[in-house]
Amino acid sequence: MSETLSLSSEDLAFLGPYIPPSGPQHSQEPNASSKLPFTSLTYACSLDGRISLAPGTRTALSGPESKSLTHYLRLHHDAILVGVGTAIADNPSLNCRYPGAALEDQPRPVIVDPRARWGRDGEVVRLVGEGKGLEPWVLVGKGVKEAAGLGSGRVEVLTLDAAMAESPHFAWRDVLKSLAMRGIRSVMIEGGASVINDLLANERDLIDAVIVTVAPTWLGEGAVAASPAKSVAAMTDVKWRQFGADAVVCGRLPK
Ligand SMILES: NC(=O)c1ccc[n+]([C@@H]2O[C@H](COP(=O)([O-])OP(=O)(O)OC[C@H]3O[C@@H](n4cnc5c(N)ncnc54)[C@H](O)[C@@H]3O)[C@@H](O)[C@H]2O)c1
Ligand SMILES: Nc1nc(=O)c(N)c(NC[C@H](O)[C@H](O)[C@H](O)COP(=O)(O)O)[nH]1
Repeated sequence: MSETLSLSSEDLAFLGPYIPPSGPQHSQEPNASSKLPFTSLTYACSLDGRISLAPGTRTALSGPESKSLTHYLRLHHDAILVGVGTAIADNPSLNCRYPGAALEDQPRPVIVDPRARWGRDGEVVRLVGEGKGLEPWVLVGKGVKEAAGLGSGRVEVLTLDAAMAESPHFAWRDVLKSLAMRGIRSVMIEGGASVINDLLANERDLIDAVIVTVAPTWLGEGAVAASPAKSVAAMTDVKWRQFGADAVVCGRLPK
């Protein structure tokens, strides 16, 4: 299942303080805990803070070394979470391809999709069939009738109450609580822009670690930005390290 390089012992020492406390965790028992999972926010951006060239497109920013970092982090989390915008734009695999990762090491893919927009024939589902990843959980708003077709086969639909403003919105605490109740003790939130920006602007308290890859390029004005609607106090506990051509910054958000 490996497609990535192994990280050096220095890389692992650098990352150590920011990964979930008890390392790989795979006992995904229902009702396991009411405690919120250890939550990491991680993404890659350009020097102008952009995460993809245009809305709805997939843009590779991480080089091979920082891609390995992402897969190492996936190995150390119980779940990976993305918004449906990312699931549709990127058609991601959402599995762990770090050297030595087996099926029992795979994180649970979680797609936040209040209106059940995501199709079920994507890459993440193909990999389930090939034994290279776990069935994704799709978080859908309660009573959304489009969800009916999603549950069959290799996808599990979880329903959650959504606040209805312009668009349905889950409280992030409820999202994390529902994952904890299903035995998830650590979750790596990978994006996309609306997820990152919402969490940074409004839900800093829920984030335990931030790991951002900065690629030495500029995507320009039309690109999608990781930029919260309001300013966020500087991170604490900050460390930087170079992974190939990319810089990786790790830190915590002041509570
Ligand atoms: N460089 C990176 O690290 C990286 C990572 C992930 C995604 N991306 C890019 O980001 C772009 C996608 O970003 P985006 O903002 O369009 O989509 P997104 O992935 O943030 O998904 C947005 C959708 O998710 C749902 N959602 C998000 N938060 C919710 C909440 N609290 N409650 C209910 N529903 C919620 C809503 O349906 C919303 O429309 C793509 O171009 C993708 O390639 C880049
Ligand atoms: N670390 C990182 N570097 C990037 O250059 C990039 N584009 C993403 N994007 C994150 C997003 O979640 C993507 O959808 C998955 O990185 C794709 O995941 P797969 O490799 O298909 O499993 N993440």
